[in-house]
Amino acid sequence: MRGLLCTQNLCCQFGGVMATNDVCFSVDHNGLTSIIGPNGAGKTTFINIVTGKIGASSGKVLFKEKDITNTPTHELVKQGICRTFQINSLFENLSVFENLRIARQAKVGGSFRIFSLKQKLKPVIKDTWAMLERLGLEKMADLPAKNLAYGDQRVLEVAIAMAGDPKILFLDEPTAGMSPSETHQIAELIRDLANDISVVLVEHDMDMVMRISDRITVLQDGCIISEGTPQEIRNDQEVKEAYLGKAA
Ligand SMILES: Nc1ncnc2c1ncn2[C@@H]1O[C@H](COP(=O)(O)OP(=O)(O)OP(=O)(O)O)[C@@H](O)[C@H]1O
Repeated sequence: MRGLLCTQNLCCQFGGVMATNDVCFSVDHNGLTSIIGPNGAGKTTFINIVTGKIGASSGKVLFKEKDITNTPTHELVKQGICRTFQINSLFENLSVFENLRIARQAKVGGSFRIFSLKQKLKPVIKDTWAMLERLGLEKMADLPAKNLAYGDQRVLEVAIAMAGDPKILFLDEPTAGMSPSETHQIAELIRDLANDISVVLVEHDMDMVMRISDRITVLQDGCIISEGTPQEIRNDQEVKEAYLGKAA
């Protein structure tokens, strides 16, 4: 299989549960691929394996045709594979700017030091402002992260993941707990990012998935049961049954 990133017969077993079962998946260099499926389908487990959080039981993950199976997360981030989590993971008492600046510095300067030579920080500061502007957070730059509205905190998390210059970005339920207007805002942002890089989205909000995805992969009981465009997935009988039961 080709593309930017792909998996070959990927499996992950927890005791008697095959959380990921023979999954062959691939994504291109840009565009938005959503992974959907009922609760417990194996979406988060799949992302956890591909981003190095947990090990695969068998099978392979290839990135730019190189085997990266079971590579630690920090190594994957260096190669351009980044992710966000279902729960907030910000430095709450630091400003929006500092949260993002530290993430950018880690990428550019290779260290998390808060105090550094001013000269060395110049390009980092420039990049930080550019990212804040792209994500619409510039007016909140001086606020402590904990004072942001929940939706803006999730946007900041996306910004932090973007600070690593990812080639591929995995987003795990970015709209969880958001209001409809916050959901709309982050959907636009995700769509915009997917014009430049490959974005893989795990999401329960079907309206959003159908509206912004280029491709959709459907998991059930750890297996891929369908793949296609939003239109194809909407009309797929097996997908309807997975969500609504055989009566559908
Ligand atoms: N660490 C673990 N130990 C044991 N079983 C696990 C573990 N993590 C996940 N599972 C099981 O693996 C299966 C897939 O779980 P996973 O969280 O990947 O599904 P999901 O599609 O992300 O679900 P949701 O939409 O509810 O977040 C489930 O049966 C779950 O109970």
